[in-house]
Amino acid sequence: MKLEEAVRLIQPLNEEAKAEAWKHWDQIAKPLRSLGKLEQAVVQLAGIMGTPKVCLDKKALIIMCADNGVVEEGVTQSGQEVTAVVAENFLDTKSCVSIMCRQTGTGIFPVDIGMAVDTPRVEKRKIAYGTKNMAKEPAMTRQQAVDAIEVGIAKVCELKQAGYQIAATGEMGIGNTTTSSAVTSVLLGQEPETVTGRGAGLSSHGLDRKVAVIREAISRLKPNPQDPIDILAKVGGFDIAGLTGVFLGGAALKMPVVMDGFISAAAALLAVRIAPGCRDYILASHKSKEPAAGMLLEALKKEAFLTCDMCLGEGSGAVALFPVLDLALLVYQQMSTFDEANIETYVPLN
Ligand SMILES: O=C(O)c1ccc[n+]([C@@H]2O[C@H](COP(=O)([O-])O)[C@@H](O)[C@H]2O)c1
Ligand SMILES: Cc1cc2nc[nH]c2cc1C
Repeated sequence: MKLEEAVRLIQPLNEEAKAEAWKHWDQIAKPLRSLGKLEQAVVQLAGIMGTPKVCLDKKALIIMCADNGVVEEGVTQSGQEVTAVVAENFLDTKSCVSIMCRQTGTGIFPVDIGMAVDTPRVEKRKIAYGTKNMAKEPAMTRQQAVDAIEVGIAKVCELKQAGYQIAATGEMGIGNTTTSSAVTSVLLGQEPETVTGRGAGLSSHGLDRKVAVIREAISRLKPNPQDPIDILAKVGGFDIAGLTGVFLGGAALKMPVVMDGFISAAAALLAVRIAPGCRDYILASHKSKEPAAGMLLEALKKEAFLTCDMCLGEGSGAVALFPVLDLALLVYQQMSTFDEANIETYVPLN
């Protein structure tokens, strides 16, 4: 599916299904709205899926794996070779998120959308062998940014056809907090130092260099704040672009997409700037420890379910939300109503 078609397909949530879901929650024998965001989540899922009979039996995690040319500027603690090693480990349950996926029954789908090397088993949808170094030139061409978005859209389409009902977003890419900070700086009109953190454990000296590299790249390449694809092409990454496509594709196909941490949130905001209607299809799982995470959530007008000071990426925060959603659904589906429990109904809230 082309980007334009995905954007065209995005529709508002089904208000009737949402109202029915609220009605069902309000009949359940417990204080009204006492399950807070868990109730909201089920109602949102009903609106997305177009039915109050929400089912999340088949869950997936898409992990966009890519390398970033800007790593040669010394903006990371780890070397670029780590990207491919961790990407392969996803398939052996030898990474954090793959253990979480095994435990929660989540299908794990790492995608090589632009790693610097080929690996034997990660699905190959490579746009290029890593981006160019944004300190010297645009990270990618505009066409490559669109192609990478369409890889994300295609992956969600494939999972939808395979019967998956919800997609979590993850990424693996050394250097992708530099690209995410650059994207966030342009999208939010914030100074690079305000939106830049230590990523996967950078020293204070390294952090100063990272901020300077981002500042210099933005001032030289001048990404247009009104043009999300220009921002992606000049200072983004293939992984961010792929996740932007996952958010857009999910909305087009009426499939809920769970946002993860900082990188995923930057991709979500790009998607919302491309097609504002996709916002309602996004669930914000957690608030990453990276300094710009709260700003992105605010710009997305989302509140995270979890605040655990996680900053791992891989989709770990998004997959951590799945057991919470399962618990919410179990209560929604199995709990007795006021009538059944012989309890007088509460006066409904306004
Ligand atoms: O998701 C987050 O909030 C997050 C915050 C900091 C780091 N990460 C992960 O760490 C890697 C990027 O860190 P860095 O320092 O290489 O830019 C990348 O593989 C991400 O998955 C992820
Ligand atoms: C080991 C390692 C694992 C990761 N997972 C996501 N980002 C990562 C970065 C590093 C360095």
